[in-house]
Amino acid sequence: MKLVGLVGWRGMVGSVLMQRMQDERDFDHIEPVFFSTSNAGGKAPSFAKTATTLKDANSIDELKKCDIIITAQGGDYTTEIFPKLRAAGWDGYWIDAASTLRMKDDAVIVLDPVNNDVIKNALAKGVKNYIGGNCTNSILLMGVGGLFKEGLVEWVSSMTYQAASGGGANHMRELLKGMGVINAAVADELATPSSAILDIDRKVAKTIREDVPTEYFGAPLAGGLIPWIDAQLENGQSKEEWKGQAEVNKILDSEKVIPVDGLCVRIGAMRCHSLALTIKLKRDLPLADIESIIRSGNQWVKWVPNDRAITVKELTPASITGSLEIGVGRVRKLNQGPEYISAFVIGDQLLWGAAEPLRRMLRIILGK
Ligand SMILES: NC(=O)C1=CN([C@@H]2O[C@H](COP(=O)(O)OP(=O)(O)OC[C@H]3O[C@@H](n4cnc5c(N)ncnc54)[C@H](OP(=O)(O)O)[C@@H]3O)[C@@H](O)[C@H]2O)C=CC1
Ligand SMILES: N[C@@H](CC(=O)OP(=O)(O)O)C(=O)O
Repeated sequence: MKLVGLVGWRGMVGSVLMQRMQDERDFDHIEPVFFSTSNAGGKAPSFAKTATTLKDANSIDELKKCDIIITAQGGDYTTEIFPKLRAAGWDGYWIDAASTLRMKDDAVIVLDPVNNDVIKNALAKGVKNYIGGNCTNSILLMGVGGLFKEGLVEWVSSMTYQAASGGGANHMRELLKGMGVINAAVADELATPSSAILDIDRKVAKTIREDVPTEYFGAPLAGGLIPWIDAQLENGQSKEEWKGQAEVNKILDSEKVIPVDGLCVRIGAMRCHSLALTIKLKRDLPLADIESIIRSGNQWVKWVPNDRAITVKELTPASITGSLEIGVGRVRKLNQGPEYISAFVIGDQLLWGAAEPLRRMLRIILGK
């Protein structure tokens, strides 16, 4: 059995990955070795097949013993360890959640329900680095990948609504703390039905400005939104926005660049990212054909008819969170013309957006 090193397994993405690997019995097919950057020599987790100790995730000698390494430890770890490991002659497969290596020529961005052919070609050519995509882009392509596969997309405008989990565990906590602070500020008024709503609103606005914690997000998220995610680039895009076109086209291995752009916005959802898309199709197609092409993209597409009652029940974080389904709805023709359609895509960003493509890549390498 292949020796598979697991780094970053107890972090937020890593924990979701470990759960999925247990659910799908991936451990039946590997000999796992658990690593830690902080607790080498400590006990490996209870789901390890045999009672073992944690290896030092900074030890090139220990890492070198693995046939395959999966890491969700983060970009700093990849930046430091990966080059040293390769320089030491390690020729194993590196599967990574971090963005560090995504755009490198010797790396493939993995999302096999969408780019299985690209992955298979790369494996045949001996490529050894397989990197999970940015969560927003993976969800976009899991949702409307069928349209791309059919070569129907001229361009996409992608306006996002991204959950707190994209920042990490501390960001999720900060969102919840902020919600509590706001609620506490007007708890008495809320308990009094006759209290004036504009008085409540004034108090809430003051609380959001002055008391909601901002340590991690840098601005109050609870009761609001933040229209910027990740670093600022010179061209006015945020780095998250830049990733849209760069990664989507790399995942698809497009011959001609398909323009993908729009604004990325952080909202107060816990772990579901959503995207409001405007898609310019290359030709006018009946809505029924568009529906069947989107549905045929992959088995996880959850088609939601453009109907108010169904949409507000099925196309929401409350409905999608914790599941592998990718909701696709609000699909209709726009006033701009018959080739212009809207779509709202929503997915759990810790599953398809982070953990799931990694464990599926492991299975592809193992041929199981
Ligand atoms: N968050 C997201 O939505 C996405 C993240 N990614 C990538 O995945 C990487 C990891 O992200 P994320 O999982 O959010 O990072 P976390 O901060 O949750 O975990 C990273 C590491 O922090 C260490 N750690 C320190 N304290 C704790 C603690 N109390 N509980 C758990 N772990 C702790 C662990 O390393 P150790 O056991 O060695 O101490 C862990 O592996 C990111 O840097 C990014 O590159 C990719 C896609 C989406
Ligand atoms: N930047 C994403 C999460 C993430 O980790 O993205 P990436 O894997 O591209 O660094 C978000 O904040 O929602």
